[in-house]
Amino acid sequence: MNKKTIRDVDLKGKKVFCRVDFNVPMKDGKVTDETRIRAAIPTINALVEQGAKVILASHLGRPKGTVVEELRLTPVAERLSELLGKEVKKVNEAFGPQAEDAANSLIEGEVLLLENVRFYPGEEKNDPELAKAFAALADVYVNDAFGAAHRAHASTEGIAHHLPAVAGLLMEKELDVLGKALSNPERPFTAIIGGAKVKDKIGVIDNLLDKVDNLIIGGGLAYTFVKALGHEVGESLLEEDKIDLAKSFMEKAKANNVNFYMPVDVTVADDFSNDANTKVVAIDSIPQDWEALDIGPETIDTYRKVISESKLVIWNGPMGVFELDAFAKGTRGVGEALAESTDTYSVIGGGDSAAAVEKFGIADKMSHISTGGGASLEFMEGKELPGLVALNDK
Ligand SMILES: Nc1ncnc2c1ncn2[C@@H]1O[C@H](COP(=O)(O)OP(=O)(O)O)[C@@H](O)[C@H]1O
Ligand SMILES: O=C(OP(=O)(O)O)[C@H](O)COP(=O)(O)O
Repeated sequence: MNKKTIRDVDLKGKKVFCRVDFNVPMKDGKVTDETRIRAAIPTINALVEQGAKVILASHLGRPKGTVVEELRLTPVAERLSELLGKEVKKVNEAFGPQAEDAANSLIEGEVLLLENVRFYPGEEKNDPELAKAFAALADVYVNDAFGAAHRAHASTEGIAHHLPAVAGLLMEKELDVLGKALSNPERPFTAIIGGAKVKDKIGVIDNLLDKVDNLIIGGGLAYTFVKALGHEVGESLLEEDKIDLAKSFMEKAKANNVNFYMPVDVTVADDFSNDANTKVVAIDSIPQDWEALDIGPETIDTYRKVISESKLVIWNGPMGVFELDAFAKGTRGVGEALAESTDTYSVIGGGDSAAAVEKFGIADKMSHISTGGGASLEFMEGKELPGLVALNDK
């Protein structure tokens, strides 16, 4: 990496605005997967050891520029404090008088967590005034939020223009591992794309079709493709305006000799809950008023076989609503196939995919669990990550 890191600057006694990605799954005010918090700890510890005054900032969810009580970072501060074994102070704003007081009263080695930066409309707009306000809190900017590096926001990009700006250790490690896996990929090279962020992810498929041997589609993303094939999808997740794009990808796959795998059967439910009535149906028989929430057993078998024969697999996005046990089989099946294929280098991307392998107890069997879903995909596509580009060159 040609960017400066925290090893290249003297941080003793400096106030450091460190952008992390603490966008973690939460339920009833508790963090349900702490992968991203743990991943930031080496950088936080390194800053503490260097005698920096550590000011952490993150987004959580998509509050769209207003305060959403359930998306405050207070539970994250509590969990981080337990993991670090030291106090983590917390303020209820991300800039302004309260945040300044808290930042100015830090002593060397102390850690402060600011409030959710997405409570402010200027964050996602990359408003220069907000970027300046963040910068006013600190002497140095560190970006360790690999998972948000594909976003050009005030706390990931704008701020870097106002302070000395360097990468954290997680950012460095992610780029190193992903870069090595992709520079000369071992083949067969398989990409598995699922999850629910259809709009975000469908575009990357285009580029992946130039690189991979096999492309496997699952999760909520699949039903736009199912519709593109002319089948009804009932109440399943669907992006109407991406149907033509999905069609063009299937044609491109053919032209590029990429094996394109879609579900042949699915588990459908009459309600989005564990207690719903469910049944397995063929992909061309999703009943009206039912929604497909997982891939079916025949599909799982095929996907497992493709995985076991691959040398490099990148996996982004669960195959179904794995948070509900009734719809976790597909995601578990894919995860287990990767865990069993010891010859396969597996790169897992995305908060929810990471949470899934953690939930199934197979996280330690994966070659690399990336903290970024969209970010790792964009990096692997060869796109520039704004949060990285803005940092100081070596
Ligand atoms: N068939 C489906 N219908 C609705 N939601 C789904 C479906 N399959 C997966 N999901 C949801 O997708 C979410 C994860 O999507 P996404 O954020 O794109 O993945 P990641 O965080 O791994 O990048 C999970 O919460 C999961 O419940
Ligand atoms: O969870 C994230 O992305 P991911 O789901 O693609 O891994 C990052 O925290 C970025 O969040 P965003 O997609 O709301 O900008």
